Amino acid sequence: MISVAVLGAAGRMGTHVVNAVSGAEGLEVVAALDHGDDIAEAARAGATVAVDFTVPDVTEANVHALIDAGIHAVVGTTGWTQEALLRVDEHLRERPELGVLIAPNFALGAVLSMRFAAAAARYFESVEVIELHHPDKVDAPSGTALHTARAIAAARAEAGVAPSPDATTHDPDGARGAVIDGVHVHAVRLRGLVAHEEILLGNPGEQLSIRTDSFDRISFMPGVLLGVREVARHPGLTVGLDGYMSL
Ligand SMILES: NC(=O)C1=CN([C@@H]2O[C@H](COP(=O)(O)OP(=O)(O)OC[C@H]3O[C@@H](n4cnc5c(N)ncnc54)[C@H](OP(=O)(O)O)[C@@H]3O)[C@@H](O)[C@H]2O)C=CC1
Ligand SMILES: O=C(O)C1=N[C@H](C(=O)O)C[C@H](O)C1
Repeated sequence: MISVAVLGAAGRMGTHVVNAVSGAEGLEVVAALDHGDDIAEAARAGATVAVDFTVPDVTEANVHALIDAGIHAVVGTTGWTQEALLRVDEHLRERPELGVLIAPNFALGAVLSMRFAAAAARYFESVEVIELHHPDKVDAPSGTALHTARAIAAARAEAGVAPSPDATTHDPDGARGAVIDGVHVHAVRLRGLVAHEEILLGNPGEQLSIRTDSFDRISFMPGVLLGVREVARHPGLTVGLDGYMSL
């Protein structure tokens, strides 16, 4: 039996995680913690794995506290910079038996979309990313869009592809969106949406669109459960659920 603590347990994702872990064979929730609770309660309750779906401002501190407590961490919260990831990687060297999974998106469709986009990126002149989310989301662009854009940029750099053509010289209102490693990223916030992303790739006379839609947060649960089951078998830091999948 894997004993699991859920951080952010009262949130939109946390409530789904508590239900999914409670209903999963071989897993049990031993601590459901939210804003104001003492994270030390996770260790006191005997958790060996913690799942973090909190807020970008606190997730890094939570992960360091979990490492200090000897608890494996499965993290879905966004807001991770390269510097913050390096700090976790460094901290984990003191506890080489521990695993930390930080996954910008646990939905299978999103994980595959990011892989497909990185594979396609070198074959197209132009590429842009549009992410679309519910309006209660606090961060933009989404963690998924950041990860997607970085992977696209890395693939294009490796293949020596020129920047996407763009004649824009006048954009006083930022209509061309954020630019992440040279890739334009556009964020839509709309009531009724959950989590969606479209990657547009263009060549003369053709376009490839890669789209993923999470219509319900239940879509993230198989990935979260996979992370909980696998994290102890993957010591060190893994960024992206694809690191636990044979793709
Ligand atoms: N990787 C993935 O697949 C997915 C990632 N996400 C990401 O997960 C995160 C959470 O999303 P969502 O559930 O929608 O957000 P919510 O705001 O609904 O939930 C966050 C919860 O964390 C609580 N919280 C705040 N600070 C702490 C703390 N220090 N310790 C414990 N709990 C705390 C909040 O309490 P309070 O409101 O009182 O502050 C709230 O209950 C976001 O970063 C989002 O982008 C979301 C969906 C999928
Ligand atoms: O806040 C959300 O809802 C989501 N956040 C993650 C992100 O920022 O990419 C994952 C998913 O898109 C849902």
